[in-house]
Amino acid sequence: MTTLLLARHGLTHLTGPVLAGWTPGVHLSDRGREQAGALASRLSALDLDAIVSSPLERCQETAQAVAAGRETQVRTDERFGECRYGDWTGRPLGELAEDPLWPVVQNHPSAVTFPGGESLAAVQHRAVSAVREWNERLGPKAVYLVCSHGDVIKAIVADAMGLHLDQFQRIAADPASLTAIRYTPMRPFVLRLNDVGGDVAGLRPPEGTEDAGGGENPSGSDAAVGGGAGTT
Ligand SMILES: O=C(O)[C@H](O)COP(=O)(O)O
Repeated sequence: MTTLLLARHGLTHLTGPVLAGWTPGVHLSDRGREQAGALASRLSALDLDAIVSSPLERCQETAQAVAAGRETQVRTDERFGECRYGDWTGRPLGELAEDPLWPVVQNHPSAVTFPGGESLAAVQHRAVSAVREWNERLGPKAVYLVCSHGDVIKAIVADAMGLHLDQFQRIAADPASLTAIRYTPMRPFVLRLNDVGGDVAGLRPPEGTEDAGGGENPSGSDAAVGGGAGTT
């Protein structure tokens, strides 16, 4: 029963309005560093058998905040890296929402290959394969942290819940959120999902019109592609 803790990185100046993807040099913002520090404090009660991170700076910095003061070093696994969004990389979400591929990303993500990039099915396959391998390597008593990205975490959760990838937009993974999955031989248990701590303020309905959810969610029903900026 290996316990996997999935943390999404903290906020960056691009998180939400722009699809950063594998753009280099995207660091945590001041708020993102605060979120990473708060996540580290929340996790301080737990011994971690490994801390694994996507190679991208925003995840490495979040993982380093959790590793600070521990003997566990951050290990990098590219398979937890962000989806390669190809030509969509670096573009504003508001603009991407006009692209003919957007409704497919929303409604039939298993069919999506980003132009010049990766398919979401391939992202799920590499990330879930990595989880299985780390579970095997660390063993049934281990508790370990993986710091990754919105779509990657959502894809891992969908697998754990036995949901087809086409349902993965129903799952949320906010910046610096914690999701916990315990893998047993017969089934994974999703113990926590998108846990951002004790403050319930983020559960208030979004500001604005009844339906519109803002720039990253033009219709109010659309998922924030990549995971969005969250509410904290
Ligand atoms: O900017 C991105 O790549 C996506 O919007 C969100 O993914 P993230 O979890 O890396 O912020």
